This record gives sequence, C-alpha cells and structure tokens, in this order.
Amino acid sequence: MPPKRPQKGYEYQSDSSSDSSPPSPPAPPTDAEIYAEQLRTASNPNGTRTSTRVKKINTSRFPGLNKLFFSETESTDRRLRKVHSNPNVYVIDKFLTNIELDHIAARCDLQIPKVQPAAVVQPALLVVQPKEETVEEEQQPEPVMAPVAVPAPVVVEPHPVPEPAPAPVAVAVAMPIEPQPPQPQPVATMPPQPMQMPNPVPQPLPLPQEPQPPIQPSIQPYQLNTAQPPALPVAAATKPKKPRKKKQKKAAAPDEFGIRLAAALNASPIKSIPPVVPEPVVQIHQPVTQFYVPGSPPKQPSEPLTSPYLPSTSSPAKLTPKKLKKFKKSYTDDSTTLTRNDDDTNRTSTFTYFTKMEDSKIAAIEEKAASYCGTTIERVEPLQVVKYKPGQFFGAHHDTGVLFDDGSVEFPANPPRRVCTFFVYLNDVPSNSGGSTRFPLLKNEDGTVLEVQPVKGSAVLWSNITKEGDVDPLTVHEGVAITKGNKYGMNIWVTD
Ligand SMILES: O=C(O)CCC(=O)C(=O)O
Ligand SMILES: [Fe+2]
Repeated sequence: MPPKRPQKGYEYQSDSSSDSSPPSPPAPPTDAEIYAEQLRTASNPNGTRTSTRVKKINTSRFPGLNKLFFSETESTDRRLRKVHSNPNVYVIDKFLTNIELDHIAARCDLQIPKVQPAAVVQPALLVVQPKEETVEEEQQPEPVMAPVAVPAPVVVEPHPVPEPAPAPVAVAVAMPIEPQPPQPQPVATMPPQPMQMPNPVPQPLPLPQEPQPPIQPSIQPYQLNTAQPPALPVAAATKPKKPRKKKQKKAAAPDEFGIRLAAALNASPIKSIPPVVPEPVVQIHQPVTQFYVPGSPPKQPSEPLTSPYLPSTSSPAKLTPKKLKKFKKSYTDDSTTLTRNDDDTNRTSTFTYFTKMEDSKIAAIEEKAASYCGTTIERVEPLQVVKYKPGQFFGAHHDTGVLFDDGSVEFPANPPRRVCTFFVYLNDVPSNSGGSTRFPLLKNEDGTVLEVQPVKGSAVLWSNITKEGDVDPLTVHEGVAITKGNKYGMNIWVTD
C-alpha cells in the first residue's frame, strides 16, 4: 500500500550556530537536509512512515513537564492560566518583559512600537526623592506574574493604553525598574474560568529578573566528557556571586536608582548604564568539546549525547552577531520524500532565528522556558521568530512531526524532538484582524474551537507529546491568517 500522503510538514531544526535561517535553494544541503537524508536512509528507506522505529520520549525525564501536562493535580503555578484541559494548554501573561520584547524587536527589526512607559518621569525628580530601602539590594521579591483571571470569552481590543501619569513622587518610590503599561489578557475563546486570584490592589510590576519556577535537579541529558570548557558568552557563564550586603535601612542612591529608571524608561542618553537585566545564570553542568551537528541523529544509541544546541564556538564575539536578523521564506519538509518544500502552500509566513544563547537576554529567555518545564537550557532550540504580513498564515500542522491527511502525526525517530512549545506573541493583534493561534481539535466547553488571540508578551504553551511519550495528535494547531497589520511571534521549543 502506498504511504499516506503527508498533509503538512514541519521544519526540522536549523543550524543553531549560524546567525540566520537556513539558506534557500539552490544552496548546498543544510544540516536539516542532511538530517532528513540520514533519517530517510537509516529508518525510512522507502519513504514510508518511520513510526515503527520511533523511540518514545521518556517523560519521567521531564518532571516539570509531567506536572504541567500529565498530572492529575492542577498546577499551583499562578503564572499559568489554563485555557484547555486534557490536553492542557496554558497562557502565560507577560511571559516576556518589556525589555526582552524591545530587545527582540530591535534585533529583528520588527515594526513594533516601543513599549510605552507608564509615566514620563524626569530623572531629576528622582534625585530629590530618596527611597527607603529595607530589602537587600540584590534580593528582589519574587515577582508574581499578576494572574488576573479574565472571564472568557472576552472581546477585548488588546491595545495597551498607557496609564495616566501618577505623581512623580509616587513613581520615584514605587516605580518598578521596568514600567509596564496595562496589557489585556490574551483572549482564549473559552467559557468563563474560575477566578484564580482576585487582584484588588495594583501589583508590583515585575522586575527584569523574571520569576523562575524552581529548577528541578539537573537532568543532564547530555553527558559531555571533556576537559576544556568552552568560553561561553559573557552573560551566559555562571558568575561567582558577590558577597551580599546585610539588610540595612538606607536611602537609595539616587544616582543609581535614577539611572536605572531612566534606562528603563529609555529616557537617558547615558551610554554606560548599569545592566538592567541581571545576568542569567545558565546552568552548564559539564564542559563541552564535542558538538553534535544540529538535527543529525545520534551516532550510536549507547553513545552519550551531546547537546545539539549549545554554541560551537569559544569566541564570545562570534556569539554576539551585530547584523539584524533577516526573515526568510518559511519551509517545511515533506515526510515522504524528506525534502524541503519551499512552495508549501500551507505556510506563507517567514521566519528567522536567534543564535543559541546569542546574548544575555536571549539566554535568559531560553532559560525561562526551560525552567517552566523543569529542564535546562541545553534542551531549548534556538529561538525562532516568525512574521506574518497581511494575508499570511501557517495552516494546520504539528510541531513535532508531520501531520497526515488522516489526522495522524508521524513522530521523528530520534531526538531532538519538540516536547513542548511556547509560542510567544511579540505584538498585539486585535481580535477583528485574525491572527489567532487556533487548535482545531480542541474545543471550549461551549463547543467552539480553542483560539488564542495574540497579546504582546504573552505566551501560549502546550505539550506535543502524551503522557506515554508518543506524539499527541490533538495539539495540531495553526496560525490563522492576519487580515490587517503584521503579526510577530516567537517559537520556543523544548526538546528531548
Ligand atoms: O502563528 C501562530 O499562532 C502559530 C505559529 C506556529 O504554530 C509555528 O510557528 O509553529
Ligand atoms: Fe506550530
């Protein structure tokens, strides 16, 4: 019997060591193509499904993922707003900070208005308003991602409107490092949710240090046996901690506070401002010398795996590309011929990639996604930024395999496979302009299809696999065509 025609492809992982997306044909074969060829000859010589050779994912290696997606008990993580059960789909409001959003927009030259500060504060005002500080300087309270339960369906035009400026004095004392304009919640068209936490008082806005769920004991999927640690990007290397100051009651140094606030407000031309975003602590457990070609299958099943995604260069300069990202035409791979399909009518959007741990902010985002899943940064693919112009879309597909006409999904035989997806919205898209992320097989209680409308900075999060470690065909999804304006998003894929 001839193999079933694959309906939709997905793109294999690209070369993480390059700054941009893979080249268009007739370029020499990319890692993805080489991987596809290896896969074809190794386990799929006739172009048929590979499923009989597929290794399940051992979900016990992902305790964080188990808690989020497969546990009988509800997650108590208040940052997560569940918009569908079984399979669980969550929205994380304000997954990215405004600083992270602005950084991505700048690096990718996205036409997104800069985040508006909540108030325009003259830095001079800050000098005369010393701040009583009773907490340790570096020990910021764990910011809570103010979970504001919004009864759904909600028809909200997600246009952030800057709040009227509060009195400068109040701002000087209570102003967070990063001002956050009010943001509407991503709208999932589902029946009303029980209120998770009433939010009667203004929440302290999150500081640049994002809340991190406790990182699970190291999983160490990749046994890296070498002597020579690579020089990691400055920001990615674990830094020795400065001795902490004891609690003391003191007036905040107006200079420092003013400068940091000014930096956050973008109100200062000062060049050498102290970093606003703390250096992320990237957990690299073992030194790395051997690098696995992205996307290529492991050589021997018994052979220890190396991380497919860690940077392969020891030069921090090479890890900090100055070039702006360029968006390339998206492609998908056909599972029957395992060739790249550039003319895929199922996907008209374009994409580009960040280099793995390209800079401290990118590394922090990777780390944030990993920690939600109770895993470490090694498992996070290079971040992929996607762009939709009016009329563009990404039809129904699965992030972990090829969706067939009969609704089944072929699971790639070997790691790295995309265990879960964070799709982050980089701009707002009003609900009357299309552009939602739609899950055609997931229904709300009222029978309507689950759709999540883009709200800047929020992320929708789902698992691509089942509790048993097989592909979950229910998490097929699509990027609905946007009718007006552009849509920008970012895929964060955590792999096995
Ligand atoms: O654009 C969206 O809403 C979803 C995009 C997506 O699923 C993908 O890029 O894999
Ligand atoms: Fe997707």
